[in-house]
Amino acid sequence: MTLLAVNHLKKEYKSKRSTQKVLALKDVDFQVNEGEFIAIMGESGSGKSTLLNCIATLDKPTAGHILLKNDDLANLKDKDLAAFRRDHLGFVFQDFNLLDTLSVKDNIYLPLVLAKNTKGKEEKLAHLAKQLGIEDLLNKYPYELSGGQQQRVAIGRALITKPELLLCDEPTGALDSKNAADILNLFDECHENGQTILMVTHSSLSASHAGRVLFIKDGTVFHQLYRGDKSEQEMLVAINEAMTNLLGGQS
Ligand SMILES: Nc1ncnc2c1ncn2[C@@H]1O[C@H](COP(=O)(O)OP(=O)(O)OP(=O)(O)O)[C@@H](O)[C@H]1O
Repeated sequence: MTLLAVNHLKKEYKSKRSTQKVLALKDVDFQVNEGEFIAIMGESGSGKSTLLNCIATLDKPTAGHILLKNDDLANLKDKDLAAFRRDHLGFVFQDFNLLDTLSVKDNIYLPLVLAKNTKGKEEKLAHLAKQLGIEDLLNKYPYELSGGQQQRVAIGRALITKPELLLCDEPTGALDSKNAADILNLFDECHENGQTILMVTHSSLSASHAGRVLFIKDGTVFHQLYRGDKSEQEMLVAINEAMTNLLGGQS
C-alpha cells in the first residue's frame, strides 16, 4: 500500500537580494510503499534537503502535492503542522539534536509528553532501549555520551511514537565507520520490523542498506535503483556505478 505519494513537486526559492529565482525542485514524482526503506542521493545542491523539508512540512512546495496515506499535506493548517509532525513523523538528523538539559530517558519521552500521550511510556521505553542497546544509558545526559550512543538515543526519540514515516537526514554523517555501521544495522532492524524509512545521504555505503535508491538531479528523480536480490556489497557497487555514470564521479 502507498504510504507517501510525492506528485510533481516543484519548489522555487526567491532570492532576498535579487529578483533571481532558484529552482530547487523542478518536478519530483515518486511513491513510497508502507515498509519500504528508501535512500535519496544526489550531488550537493540537487535539492535533497528541500525535498525532505517539504515532506516534513517544514517548507511548502511551490507546486505539486505530497500525500501521506492519501491525505494532502497542503490541506493542513499552519497551526496543525507541529501536531502533524509529532503524530506521524519521526526525525533523525546528522547532529542528533538531543536536549542537553534532559536525561536520555526524558529526551526519548519528549514526543510522548508533547503529545500528552504518556500512558504506557515505561513499557515503550524498555522495549526500545533493549532494541537500541541503550538500557545502561537511560539516566545519563547527552553530553556524557559518544556520538554513536547519542544517535541511538535520537532514534529512540524518533521511534517512541511509532511514526508512520521515519525521515533521516545524513544520519551517519557525524559518525566514524564503526558507529555508522552499527546505526545502519539498527535501521535494517527497524526496516525488518516494518518501519518505513526515507533517508537522505551522500554515503553510498549508507544507501546500500536501502531497498531502493532515488537519485536526484536537475530537480527531478532521474534514476532509481532497486536492491532486489542484491547483497549489500553488490548494491554498493551498483550505487557507485550509478553515481559515476550519472553524476559524473561523485562518491
Ligand atoms: N532557503 C533557501 N533560499 C534560497 N535558496 C535555497 C534555500 N534553500 C535551498 N536553496 C537552494 O536550493 C537548491 C537545493 O538546495 P538543497 O539544500 O535542497 O540541496 P541538497 O541536495 O540538500 O544539498 P547538500 O547535499 O549540499 O545538503 C540549492 O541551489 C540551494 O542553494
